[in-house]
Amino acid sequence: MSDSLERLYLAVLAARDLDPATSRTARLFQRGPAKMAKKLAEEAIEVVIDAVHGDSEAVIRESADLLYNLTVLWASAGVRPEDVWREMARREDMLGIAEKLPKSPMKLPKVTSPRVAARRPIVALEGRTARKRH
Ligand SMILES: N=c1c2ncn([C@@H]3O[C@H](COP(=O)(O)OP(=O)(O)OP(=O)(O)O)[C@@H](O)[C@H]3O)c2ncn1[C@@H]1O[C@H](COP(=O)(O)O)[C@@H](O)[C@H]1O
Repeated sequence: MSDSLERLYLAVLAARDLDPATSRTARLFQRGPAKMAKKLAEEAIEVVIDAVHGDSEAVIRESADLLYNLTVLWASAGVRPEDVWREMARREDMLGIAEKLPKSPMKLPKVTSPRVAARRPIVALEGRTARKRH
């Protein structure tokens, strides 16, 4: 999925300077971040409504629109997809250092990848979860 989003992001950057009369993306850039944010919020609501109605096909379509509008907003805000992937990887690596103890006992992730296998076991210490010290 990240490849698709990265290709879309590059396409959005390329469309930024096209004619707003023929390019939706160029039109969104012309109208600015507030319009981009409004479209993104609209798409998010459309996904929510379709999901509540159990219309998975519509959720798929609206999710594609949502991701498109998100990449436009990223481009406008100077955010690159790799910036977001890096933050997601940081959070994944920090899984054992819970900012807030989970409400239910934390289920340890199945060891599936070298990254997870490299993680130190997670143990609860006096009400906080921290990585086991070797
Ligand atoms: N990936 C997309 C993409 N996904 C969704 N959309 C459009 O975003 C809109 C979202 O749906 P909405 O119902 O909110 O929009 P609408 O109600 O039809 O029209 P508005 O109310 O927004 O005016 C739809 O019109 C979609 O066609 C997209 N428009 C463009 N792209 C890509 O963006 C790049 C630049 O394309 P242009 O913007 O056409 O130059 C190309 O790679 C395109 O493939």
